[in-house]
Amino acid sequence: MLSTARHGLKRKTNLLPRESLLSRHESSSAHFRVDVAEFVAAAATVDQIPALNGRPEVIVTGRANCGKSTLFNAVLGRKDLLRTSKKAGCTQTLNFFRVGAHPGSVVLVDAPGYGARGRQQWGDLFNEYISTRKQLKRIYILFNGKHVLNDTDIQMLKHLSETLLKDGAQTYTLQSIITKVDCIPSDSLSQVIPKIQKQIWEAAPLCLPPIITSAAMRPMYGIDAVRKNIADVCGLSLPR
Ligand SMILES: Nc1nc2c(ncn2[C@@H]2O[C@H](COP(=O)(O)OP(=O)(O)OP(=O)(O)O)[C@@H](O)[C@H]2O)c(=O)[nH]1
Ligand SMILES: [Mg+2]
Repeated sequence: MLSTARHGLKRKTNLLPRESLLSRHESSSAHFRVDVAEFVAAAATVDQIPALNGRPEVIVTGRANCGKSTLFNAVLGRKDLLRTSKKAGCTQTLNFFRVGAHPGSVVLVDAPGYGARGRQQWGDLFNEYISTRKQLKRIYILFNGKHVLNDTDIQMLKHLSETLLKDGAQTYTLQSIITKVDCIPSDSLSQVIPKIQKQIWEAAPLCLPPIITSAAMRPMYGIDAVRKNIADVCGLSLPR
């Protein structure tokens, strides 16, 4: 897996001139075609982060087990392109998935979770990635709808807000997502959702208001909205 990350780095030096010369207009008229998606690289350390030709990227974060990898599988209409597990701590590296035919239109980046099952080096890697990645368009911060936000969530929101505002030169925005809404009893939805929204707003006023999702409901709930959100922030349209 890690050698694939090195190949990703190599690819930059082999960049075709046309790819490097794609104008903003050309890329903004492209489609977000989720039917073609593949794993490209995993990075356990900063030097393993692949260059990937500067295609727009989005990354997920959230407490371990909140449904990050499942959400990206759902966005891509796949069951197991990304590894998921009932046990927290499943994703342990930054995993890069190219979407669209080569060279791809967007890269989805799955990330390890934070909190009790997180590790310091995962946090360091994530922080380094978000503070240096020029093509990063949006960070999706996920909250499991079964629980209100805890101190770690609040700290993370504050930390991301500060990073966002640090020097006014960030390329990305911050979007919240509430997952697993199928697990909230229907008679308490009207209290739970506004409570989480309020917590997000208080900790990070610039965080975009939550998209509400369930990957377990049939049909899935809110996944189209996430797909459209990714397409919009990456300047792509969805194929009809
Ligand atoms: N009921 C329900 N379960 C979900 C939903 N989304 C994910 N899950 C389940 O939650 C568990 C964790 O999902 P993952 O996608 O592996 O979570 P993660 O955030 O990537 O976890 P880590 O990689 O360990 O940080 C799995 O058993 C999923 O099937 C959802 O919307 N509803
Ligand atoms: Mg995961």
